[in-house]
Amino acid sequence: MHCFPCFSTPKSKKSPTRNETNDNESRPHANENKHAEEAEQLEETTLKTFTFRELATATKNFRQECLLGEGGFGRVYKGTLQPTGQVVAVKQLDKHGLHGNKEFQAEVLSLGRLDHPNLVKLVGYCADGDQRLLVYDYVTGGSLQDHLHELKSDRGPMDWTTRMQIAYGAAQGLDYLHDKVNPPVIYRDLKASNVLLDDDLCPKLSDFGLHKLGPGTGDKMVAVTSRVMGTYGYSAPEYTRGGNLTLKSDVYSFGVVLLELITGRRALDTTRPNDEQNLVSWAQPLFGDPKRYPDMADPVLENKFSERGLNQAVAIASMCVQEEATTRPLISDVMVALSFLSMSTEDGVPTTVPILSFRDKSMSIALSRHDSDLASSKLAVEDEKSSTSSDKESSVDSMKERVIKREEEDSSSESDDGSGSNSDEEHEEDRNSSSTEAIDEKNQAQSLKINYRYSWEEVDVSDEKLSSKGSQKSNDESIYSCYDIDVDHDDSLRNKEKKEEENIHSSKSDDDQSVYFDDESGDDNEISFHRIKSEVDVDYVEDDSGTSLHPVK
Ligand SMILES: Nc1ncnc2c1ncn2[C@@H]1O[C@H](COP(=O)(O)OP(=O)(O)OP(=O)(O)O)[C@@H](O)[C@H]1O
Repeated sequence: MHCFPCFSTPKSKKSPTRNETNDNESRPHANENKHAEEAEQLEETTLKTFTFRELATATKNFRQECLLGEGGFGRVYKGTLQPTGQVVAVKQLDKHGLHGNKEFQAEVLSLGRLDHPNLVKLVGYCADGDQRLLVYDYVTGGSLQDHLHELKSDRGPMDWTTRMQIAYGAAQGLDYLHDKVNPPVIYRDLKASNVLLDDDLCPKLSDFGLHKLGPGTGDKMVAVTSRVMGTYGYSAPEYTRGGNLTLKSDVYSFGVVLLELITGRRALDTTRPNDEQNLVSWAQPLFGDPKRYPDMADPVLENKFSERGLNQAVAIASMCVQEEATTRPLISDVMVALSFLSMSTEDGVPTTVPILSFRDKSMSIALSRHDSDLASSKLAVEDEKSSTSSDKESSVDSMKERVIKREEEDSSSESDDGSGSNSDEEHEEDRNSSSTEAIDEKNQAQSLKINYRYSWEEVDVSDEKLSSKGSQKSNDESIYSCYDIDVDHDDSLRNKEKKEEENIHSSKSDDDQSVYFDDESGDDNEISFHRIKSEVDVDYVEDDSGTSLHPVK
């Protein structure tokens, strides 16, 4: 997981360039605050400025053989910068409707401070006369679109795990834009052709934040173009209908990309029969029928994936492409779920998604609902716990480490009151609306059983007593006694559940807890534990009466 604080770009030591000096000269004529901000950004940025001549040299005078392609913002050329030899992609923005020099520079500077391994890095820019060019790191492996839909003969199809890893990486990039920078950045145009892949198939999102630089947004406003309205097949319904754009519109587009990864189908494919042309419309009726999920999977995968992994991936995609924006999950939750699915293996070892890590509970509910094989997977998890196989143990341990890391990151970001306040507010709203509405509206008829599994370090209990109740795991420093607790929730009993959640959250800060149970003699006992890790499973039950706390046998 990659977390970068906003305004984290190291300060540049370079002197101001010619253009920057000109801007400074005009400063007395403009708003002082704005200029102070811009000056600060200039100091902070590591962006390079290029002359048009430098970029013409790099791209062999924008020769056809260097042309990588043409998108909604203009042509993109592959180039080699002199004298360093750095290979770059040079995007020559269409001149139509462009901003003036200063507005362009302000936008570019704010793009320049975005820095994440899953975003294509902006290296520099050129604002020379009426020329506007952006210079990016060159990403070597083509786009996800190429790998999924325009496969070259020398390349085999991507396997399931690779697909989930790409989805996870793309979610991390989007999470950075939504949740780690302030103010949050709405991508607007997430699609398979904008997910570039490096040689190791690590995804990098490109084209983010360009809408402010492109046609239709400058001084000479042009008619609303398909560019402004995103790309058909990927755009959220509320955006297509009324131009209403939020972070959740990006989540919708992400869901479409995830569906493409699962199914191998294009977001929009006019070569298919009418009712199959739009991927989301084709998939919607299938979401409710888990038995048909294997038919949704890309045939080139030849069923080489775990059923559990497929079910959960489809569950996530179906959540993301919901018509109602507020019921879509936060990308941070999507990212957490995918972090586990990206570790799933084809040999069927089940992936446990730790529900406790989600910020929005509706995600937990959706995953459990689509998990058709929970009972057997639970057994497998238990088997795995007692297994001596070091491979399996390290895989489970690594998953748990990621949960703990996630919890630590969450708590540290919560305590960091300096950044991300806007997005936090937005997420708070999202949480309130989506967790309550989604649960109330969609799950009224169904009761829930949520099993929170905690492992606790023994504090003052004899080994004898624990050995009959829990499993043991040793490390170099001490013997840990692991103990499982089930907390059953009935979702129809909202108050109880709320109370239970509060207890669980408070146990995060106060890790010492007493647990009451009946031993074999029927006597009440109290034991004290110190929490060392947590893991959660969710299950549905037809009839659940109340809340209980008892050790897992
Ligand atoms: N940093 C980069 N490294 C390598 N290739 C790139 C890079 N940026 C863009 N490209 C390639 O250049 C071509 C044009 O890209 P561009 O992003 O402008 O358009 P697009 O994604 O095809 O369409 P749209 O503008 O609608 O998003 C694509 O083939 C893309 O893969």
